[in-house]
Amino acid sequence: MSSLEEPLGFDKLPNMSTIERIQRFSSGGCRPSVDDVGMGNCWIEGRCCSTSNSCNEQDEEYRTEAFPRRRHSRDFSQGDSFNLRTSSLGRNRMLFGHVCDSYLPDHQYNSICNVIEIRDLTNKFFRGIPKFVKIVEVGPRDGLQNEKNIVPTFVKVELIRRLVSSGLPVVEATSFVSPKWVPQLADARDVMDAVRDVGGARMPVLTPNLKGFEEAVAAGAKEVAVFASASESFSKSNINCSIEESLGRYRAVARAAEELSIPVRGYVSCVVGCPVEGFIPPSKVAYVAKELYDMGCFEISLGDTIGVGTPGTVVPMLEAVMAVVPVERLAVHFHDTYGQSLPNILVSLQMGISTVDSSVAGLGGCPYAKGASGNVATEDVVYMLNGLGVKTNVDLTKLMLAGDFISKHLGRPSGSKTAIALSRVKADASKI
Ligand SMILES: CC(C)(COP(=O)([O-])OP(=O)([O-])OC[C@H]1O[C@@H](n2cnc3c(N)ncnc32)[C@H](O)[C@@H]1OP(=O)([O-])[O-])[C@@H](O)C(=O)NCCC(=O)NCCSC(=O)C[C@@](C)(O)CC(=O)[O-]
Repeated sequence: MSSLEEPLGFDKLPNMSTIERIQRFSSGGCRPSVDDVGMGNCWIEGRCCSTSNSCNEQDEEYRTEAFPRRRHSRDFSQGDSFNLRTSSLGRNRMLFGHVCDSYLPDHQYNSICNVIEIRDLTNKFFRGIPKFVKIVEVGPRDGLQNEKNIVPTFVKVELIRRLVSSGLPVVEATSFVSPKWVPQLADARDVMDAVRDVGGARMPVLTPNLKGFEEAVAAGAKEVAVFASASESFSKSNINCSIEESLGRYRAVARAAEELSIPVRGYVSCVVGCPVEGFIPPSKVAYVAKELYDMGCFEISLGDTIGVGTPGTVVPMLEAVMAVVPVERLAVHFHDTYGQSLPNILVSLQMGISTVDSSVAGLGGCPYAKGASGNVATEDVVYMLNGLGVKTNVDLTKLMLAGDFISKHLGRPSGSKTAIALSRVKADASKI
């Protein structure tokens, strides 16, 4: 693929096993009959097995499935009611809809089988989703680096202050890269100077080499991030060296950081597609992620730099990376070129990932990835997570004010659908 016109799809995948398994799971592959219910039995593709997952040779495959099954210990007796989907988890949860054949006026379904199927489906859907998601706000760095007009330092600083005060735990502040390559962030030292007194959030900065690392530390950075690529072409255009050369530089940065007890985050960009090379095999992503992990990066952020991924390509990529890096060390970083970020985040959460990068007002785009649009908007991510009942500690109203502030400065509407929608309603966003 050498253009952004075609989303990467199933046909580009070398191995469909994960997708097939997920499809089987999400299409009611485990279907208890009325007779099975009391015995805790279910059917998997026509074969009877118990919910202890110990019935047959297929069992091993399912045990390692990314959506592990949960036992049903409740007694589904006649009359057990299934409330329409307005219950416990989220404030903006929608009705699930009329899936059963029929239901009684008191909202009791008359088909136990369907009730159980739906509950089973619901459980499968929500079970992997973490209770808390750490949002890494990348707006001041990834969001602004591509802006043609130089944003004054005081505006960047005010943006960072507002983002921190909204409760975001991590706000990536700037980059210590060559000002010839990224003129917008040439004021990195001044930005860091001005946010020294800002407490309550970590403020990592990007460092492409030892020179950048040393300058960042001198400017007061307490955390840094290195950024490799899974695409050889993108590595060349972004940091002017091969993947292996970049890993060599990052090992030097990691060693220097370790001596100063400075945590290093690692990025892998182009994790599903590259503007030059097209589809990037998951094994390449896994290789780079593992190298970063082995050199001491405490967290690896997987970046769909040009936003071409769909759940169809993101899931196998994550599966490959999760085989070599613990899931709790992974973050996802989606650009929204095709509007696929939220579904991609959702499947990432279902696979156990609990760190998500995003950018206020959907700012962003990479100077070396033509056609790439902004990052997924933080407001949209928070809104979805609120709806799922997942905690973030982010105050959506304050976040929207930060988005409004920077959008006004840039002279264009917010790239967040949530921000636009909520700005039209009079309700307090945090209560929706
Ligand atoms: C890596 C380099 C520096 C190599 O750049 P180079 O030109 O190959 O470096 P060089 O070693 O030949 O040096 C050239 C000049 O740059 C200077 N230099 C060298 N290093 C630094 C430094 N750290 N800070 C400031 N100056 C530096 C160096 O001192 C020298 O100055 P001169 O002698 O000509 O006056 C350059 O290519 C660069 O800065 N690239 C950064 C590009 C960038 O920031 N891209 C956006 C990142 S976004 C991304 O990667 C994706 C991500 C993370 O967001 C995830 C996703 O979205 O998927």
